[in-house]
Amino acid sequence: MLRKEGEIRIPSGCAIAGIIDKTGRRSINGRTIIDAIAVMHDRANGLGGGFAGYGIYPEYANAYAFHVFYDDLQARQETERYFDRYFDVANMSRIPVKKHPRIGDAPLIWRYFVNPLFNRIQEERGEIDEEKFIADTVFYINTAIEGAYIFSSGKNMGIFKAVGFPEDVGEFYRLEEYDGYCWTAHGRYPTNTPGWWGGCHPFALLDHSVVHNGEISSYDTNRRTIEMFGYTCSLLTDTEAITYIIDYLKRKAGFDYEDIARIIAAPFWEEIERMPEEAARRAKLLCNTYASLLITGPFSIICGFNKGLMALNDRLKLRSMVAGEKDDVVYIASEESAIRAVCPDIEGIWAPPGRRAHHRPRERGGLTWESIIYIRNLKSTGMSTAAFSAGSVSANARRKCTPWIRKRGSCAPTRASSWIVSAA
Ligand SMILES: NC(=O)CC[C@H](N)C(=O)O
Repeated sequence: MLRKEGEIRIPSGCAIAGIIDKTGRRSINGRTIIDAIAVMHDRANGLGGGFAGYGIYPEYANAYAFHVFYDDLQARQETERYFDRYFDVANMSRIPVKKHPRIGDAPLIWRYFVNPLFNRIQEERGEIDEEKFIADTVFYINTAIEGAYIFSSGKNMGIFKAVGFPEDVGEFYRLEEYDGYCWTAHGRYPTNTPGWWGGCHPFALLDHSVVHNGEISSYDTNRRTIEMFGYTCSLLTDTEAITYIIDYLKRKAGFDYEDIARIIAAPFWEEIERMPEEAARRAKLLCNTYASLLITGPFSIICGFNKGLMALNDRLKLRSMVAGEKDDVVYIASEESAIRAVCPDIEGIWAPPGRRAHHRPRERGGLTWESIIYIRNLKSTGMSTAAFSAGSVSANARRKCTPWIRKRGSCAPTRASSWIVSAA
């Protein structure tokens, strides 16, 4: 019997994975992360797969790498006129892909390594903050140029995503040709939003990237708040808002990742009451000041950034996430099987209990980073499946995205448990 939309439930839909070599050596080939995410095939439904690779562009390490989807040549020409005006384009090309039987309807996919023309930007735009100008460029292109989307904008990192199962997406983008020190991956089972190329994970701005399993029941509040700070959500997936919240809290508000975790997965009030006075005062301040950036609903996310990863769970650990470590490499995934697939002799897999922050100190001299694992359990406000209603998306975003949106069924209210890891 044909089961209709709403009668089919994928209990834990979406898979996330992350691998980081804490020494910064580019020791992880793209094939490894494909092999890890492929094990969790059944958590996705073919409506999205994607990867973020860090350290993959050493030859252009100081340039911003823009990855762009275009609907047509006109969108490309208009975007390139903008790039030519404000950037020295050190290199531009189509992103190498290979024909894949299960990846279709591809937009034009281009990559640009660019250096901002500081004097012109200052004279014409009055802007002296380079990162702000890059972020403004992303929002300008994504909202003002019909059919153009910058989906990756960091230095020495890149996002690769498409509609399809993640292992097919990885092969489509020939990820075995890239080596990095860190990778994240996502297999998507969309909740209430369309499965289209721009809406696949990871979502990224500058060097931050986010993969997410879950559903944000506070999406509208979070989106409205972040849009007040100059961000425009145009990609039709709740996860986009998480990415901008993290960028805002880090780049503009100046918080470290530990405080960012405290804001988006804040401790319970009962927990705060039991804290020492100074810690409680600070926790209350963060909760009250940034109440509208608290993310409610079940989630596990992995946030990549230059030189690190942060992994974070909702406060009730409603989505699965485990981690393991072997030598200098940290592995994180929705399921242990994904870690064992690429590191069979992993030492100690752990699924930390909720409401505790786990710190992994610097291990030995010479290491530049610290690996930190946080667990935050989020008080769920209910498993609303309608948290992200069609009406919550701006008319402009809807108009721009319509041609790409796959009309196939795309909703998967999910239940599970999970958490986050970060190395800073
Ligand atoms: N099933 C999920 O975890 C979905 C994640 C996210 N809400 C999306 O729609 O892509």
